[in-house]
Amino acid sequence: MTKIGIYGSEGRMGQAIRDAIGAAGADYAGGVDAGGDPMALAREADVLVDFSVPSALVGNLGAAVAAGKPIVVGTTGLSADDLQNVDDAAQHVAVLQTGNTSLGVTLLSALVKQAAARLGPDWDIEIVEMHHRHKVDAPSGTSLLLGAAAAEGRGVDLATHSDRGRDGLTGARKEGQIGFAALRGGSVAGDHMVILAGNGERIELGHRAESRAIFAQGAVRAALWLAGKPAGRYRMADVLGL
Ligand SMILES: NC(=O)C1=CN([C@@H]2O[C@H](COP(=O)(O)OP(=O)(O)OC[C@H]3O[C@@H](n4cnc5c(N)ncnc54)[C@H](OP(=O)(O)O)[C@@H]3O)[C@@H](O)[C@H]2O)C=CC1
Ligand SMILES: O=C(O)C1=N[C@H](C(=O)O)C[C@H](O)C1
Repeated sequence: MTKIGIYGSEGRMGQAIRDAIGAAGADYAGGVDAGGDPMALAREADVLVDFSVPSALVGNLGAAVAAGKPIVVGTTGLSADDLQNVDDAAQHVAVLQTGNTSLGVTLLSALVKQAAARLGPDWDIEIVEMHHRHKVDAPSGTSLLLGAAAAEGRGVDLATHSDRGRDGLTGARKEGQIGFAALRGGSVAGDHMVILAGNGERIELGHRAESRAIFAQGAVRAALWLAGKPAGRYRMADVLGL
């Protein structure tokens, strides 16, 4: 049986992933949290999943590479340097990095890309999310993933076409920008809405996670799929055949 190791094992996602490992009939290789040894876990596991904090990423990727083990990176709030480190690690081992491991969001991102490609630039794109009160990063990894899908559909670079955190006398909406808004409160597992606003009509493409179980099941499915794959950067769409 495939042994899955978890970085961030005592966190909300870590606990949900442990449940999902059991339900999938896989083995739990152990976990690491703050102050733990990422290398010892990498040696023990067949495949690793990281749902921890951005500051742990370099060490976790380094351990995966040194031990030659595939890794699923689900941690969000990653910087451009972090993403470069993910690319570098993927030269040596199989790596799947995503802001959302659910089936629904993976399909939603394909729909958003298609809608953005088909509608003209006079359709404004806004992404609204709501998460529980404990979430520490904004926009969510999912919002950024959906924004990247919209930007790809439009053939533009998200980094130069984003409007994040409007406040005060902002002026009129900048043409062609993809807007982001983040709400925080209560126990919401994760709601996302992509609004395409035209003149006189609106399209709303959304997803609501009813619990963390969908992310955990997706993470385990991705880990089992990734085990034994050659070095490279993989996507949830590859896992799910979408
Ligand atoms: N891609 C996806 O589908 C999803 C991604 N996420 C993302 O997963 C991440 C975790 O979310 P969540 O479980 O809610 O957060 P939590 O804060 O509940 O858990 C984070 C865990 O990481 C641990 N941790 C801290 N430092 C390290 C370290 N150096 N090495 C290993 N572990 C460490 C923490 O341990 P300690 O408490 O000891 O500090 C804690 O157990 C977030 O970035 C979140 O956005 C969440 C849901 C779905
Ligand atoms: O922190 C969370 O809880 C979640 N994080 C991911 C994100 O940033 O998009 C995925 C999901 O929405 C829950």
